Amino acid sequence: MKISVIGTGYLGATHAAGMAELGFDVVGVDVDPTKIERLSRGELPFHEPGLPEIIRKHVDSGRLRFTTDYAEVGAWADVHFVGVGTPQMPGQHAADMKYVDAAVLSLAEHITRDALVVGKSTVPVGTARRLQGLLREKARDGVDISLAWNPEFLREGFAVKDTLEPDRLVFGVNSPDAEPTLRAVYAKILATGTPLIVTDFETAELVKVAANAFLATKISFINAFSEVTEAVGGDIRTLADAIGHDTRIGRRFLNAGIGFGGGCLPKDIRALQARVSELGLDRSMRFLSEVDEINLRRRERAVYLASSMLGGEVADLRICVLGVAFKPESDDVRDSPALDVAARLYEMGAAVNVYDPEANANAARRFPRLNYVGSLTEAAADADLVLLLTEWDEFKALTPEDLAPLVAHRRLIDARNVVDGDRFRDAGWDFAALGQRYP
Ligand SMILES: NC(=O)C1=CN([C@@H]2O[C@H](COP(=O)(O)OP(=O)(O)OC[C@H]3O[C@@H](n4cnc5c(N)ncnc54)[C@H](O)[C@@H]3O)[C@@H](O)[C@H]2O)C=CC1
Ligand SMILES: O=C(O)[C@H]1O[C@H](OP(=O)(O)OP(=O)(O)OC[C@H]2O[C@@H](n3ccc(=O)[nH]c3=O)[C@H](O)[C@@H]2O)[C@H](O)[C@@H](O)[C@@H]1O
Repeated sequence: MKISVIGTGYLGATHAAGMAELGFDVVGVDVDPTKIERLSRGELPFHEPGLPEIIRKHVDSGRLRFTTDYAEVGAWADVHFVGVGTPQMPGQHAADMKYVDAAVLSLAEHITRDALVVGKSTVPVGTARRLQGLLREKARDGVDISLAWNPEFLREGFAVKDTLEPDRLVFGVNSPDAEPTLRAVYAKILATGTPLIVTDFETAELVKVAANAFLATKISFINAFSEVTEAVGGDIRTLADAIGHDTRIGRRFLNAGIGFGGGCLPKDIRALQARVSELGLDRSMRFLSEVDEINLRRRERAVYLASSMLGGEVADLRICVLGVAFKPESDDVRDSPALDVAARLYEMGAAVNVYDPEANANAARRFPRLNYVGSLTEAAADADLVLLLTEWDEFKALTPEDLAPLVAHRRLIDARNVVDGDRFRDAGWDFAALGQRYP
């Protein structure tokens, strides 16, 4: 079976490599020629542990190719996965569907043999049914194009593992040939006992956004309790551990801090609210606006703590920011809480030194005015305050002894609850963490 993957970003590049790893001949397609050139040389244009090795291996073996040419794959592939972006529309909550629509229209125009198009992008419910109509209308005469929806649940930083060993597979189908074709594509993964849910289009689309909405809610749930422990005292980490022991609740995704960001959770909960609103069901997802607000208040709290620690005025003071990626093991700064906090402190007049092991370049493109440096040592030099914003291992391991010789003043805010605060306090540091009372 020959497979194309349309869109070679975080999702598409990983999926294309994963399909090659499963033994298929794969072509990745993108409208961005620079990305395609780099991928064709076996280079990955973003940071994802383990992925460069697989891409290089399969580019070298010839099993994985990349192109900007839809005509080439339209005449060649049996299955076309669509993994282009669905970002938030500027100034609105709704998802921008123009990339998905353009990709599907290009496929309709260029597919010259019977094929299955499989949507993987995260989309508003109702999209698959709409696209199926579009494909039927626009397909070339005599060419049969079916559609299926197969949402993706991979996490950045674990993308390879999540692709090859997913927790579950979901197939949204409404034509007889789609399920057997998808079963053949995923045969090796299904053979390991991976749960498979075969369902209709709408359920498949909703499973994806429901999963992300649940994860976002779980994070905002613990962060709402952070607001309480910050006021009355108590330890948010112990609280999370204690409720997490209840297997009905579970400890994962209860890490309190500056909240969730990235290219998915924030825009997905907003797009879901926009979609149910369109359907006249505003009330059913109204709680997600509270989830969003709790999340955004965490950033304000981090800025407030920084300002309080510096005596109410940050102007001209030197702040060391450790981490700007939206989470560790990623160079992604889309809707990054860390970059947002760093940028706000800059806007308030602080001199902000930033060090992230992988995300400096992406952050500099989005917010060029911060002072990006290549090491923790440079970032912390003469700092009046250190802010730990993304929990890279390098930062989690920090001790007062590491930092004290570098900084001008011993002040640390742990916005991810990852260091031992008592150790810093005992060493004479002014220390604050999100979810803990300060001072
Ligand atoms: N990043 C992630 O971890 C995950 C993302 N998703 C979903 O997957 C989708 C893609 O997300 P990312 O990969 O993060 O986005 P991305 O922005 O990294 O990649 C999208 C790619 O699509 C390309 N593209 C745009 N229009 C195109 C067209 N007409 N034809 C061919 N290529 C085109 C862009 O040039 C870009 O390379 C989104 O719907 C997202 O919600 C789902 C699960 C995980
Ligand atoms: O739809 C998507 O694109 C993906 O979105 C998330 O994956 P991802 O955005 O890569 O990252 P997560 O690990 O979910 O983290 C999201 C954000 O939540 C934050 N987070 C996570 C966990 C936690 O306990 N606390 C917390 O603040 C992280 O720092 C990060 O900013 C989901 O976990 C994936 O299943 C999904 O496929």
